[in-house]
Amino acid sequence: MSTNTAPLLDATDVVVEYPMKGWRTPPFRALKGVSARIEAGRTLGLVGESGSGKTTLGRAVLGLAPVTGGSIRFRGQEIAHLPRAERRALSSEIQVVFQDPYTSLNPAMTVGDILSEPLEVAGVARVAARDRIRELLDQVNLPGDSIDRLPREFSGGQRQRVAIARALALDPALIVCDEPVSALDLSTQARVLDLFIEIQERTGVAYLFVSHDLSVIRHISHDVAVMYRGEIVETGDAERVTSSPSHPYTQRLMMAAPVAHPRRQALRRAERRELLDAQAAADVLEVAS
Ligand SMILES: Nc1ncnc2c1ncn2[C@@H]1O[C@H](COP(=O)(O)OP(=O)(O)OP(=O)(O)O)[C@@H](O)[C@H]1O
Repeated sequence: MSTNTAPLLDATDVVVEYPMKGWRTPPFRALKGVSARIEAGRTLGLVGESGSGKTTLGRAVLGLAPVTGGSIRFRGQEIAHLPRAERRALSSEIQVVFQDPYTSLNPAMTVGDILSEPLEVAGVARVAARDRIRELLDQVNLPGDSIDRLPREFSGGQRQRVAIARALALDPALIVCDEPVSALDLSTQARVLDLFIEIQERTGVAYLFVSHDLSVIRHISHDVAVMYRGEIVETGDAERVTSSPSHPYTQRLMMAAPVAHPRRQALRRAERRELLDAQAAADVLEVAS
């Protein structure tokens, strides 16, 4: 294949086996040969019931799961078994946003410190880091004075904005988003999803977006992969998979959770900007109250 057409991320026949306690117990095969691709600037939504292996695939991409077979290529380079130093170097390219904004931020650090950490590690000079932090806060629609505040002073949605800003700090090409809105209430979910889309349109970042919720997946994704018991049973264009699924498991998932909003491509950038500004104003009021 020509390198021009190589996807950003290309996972082929990935197998993950978790070792089990007891020397006679065989390892548990959480991924049974999973293949998935993500192009630059696109979102692949991974959906499936609890235990189907979604988080495990995200962790495999992050180098955090025991990959025992297959390959994971990032920009054409094999990354499934990178030595620690090389994996660390890759962290400016591949970032993560976790599910729980209450535990993923250090409660003792100010937002400024949380955001400066990755910049410091990457050797960004202090003054440049300060400017970058202001830019990041602006990108996620948090007020500039958030810098001196602690996570406990923010709502769940605002904390997730801080986590997103931290993931964006080094301008990554790919963010693994592991159920990043499932701890949030419905209206906050929609705002944070729109923020993810807005950021993608502005920066060209790609997402591997994990969720058990088909309506969330439909809202955010260009492409969808449906996981069931460690395998991908259906994959394709998000609109197609979520409106006329061909696999019986996807059909069952859909019946369990009828989906609403397709990805809001129709919303013009200016309209979304206006919406986000209004939402940010509402968030500022929420902080103040
Ligand atoms: N560290 C581990 N050791 C052993 N088994 C594990 C480990 N992590 C995950 N598993 C198992 O692997 C399977 C897939 O788990 P995974 O967390 O990837 O599923 P998931 O689809 O993300 O589900 P959820 O939405 O509940 O997190 C599950 O059966 C789980 O129990």
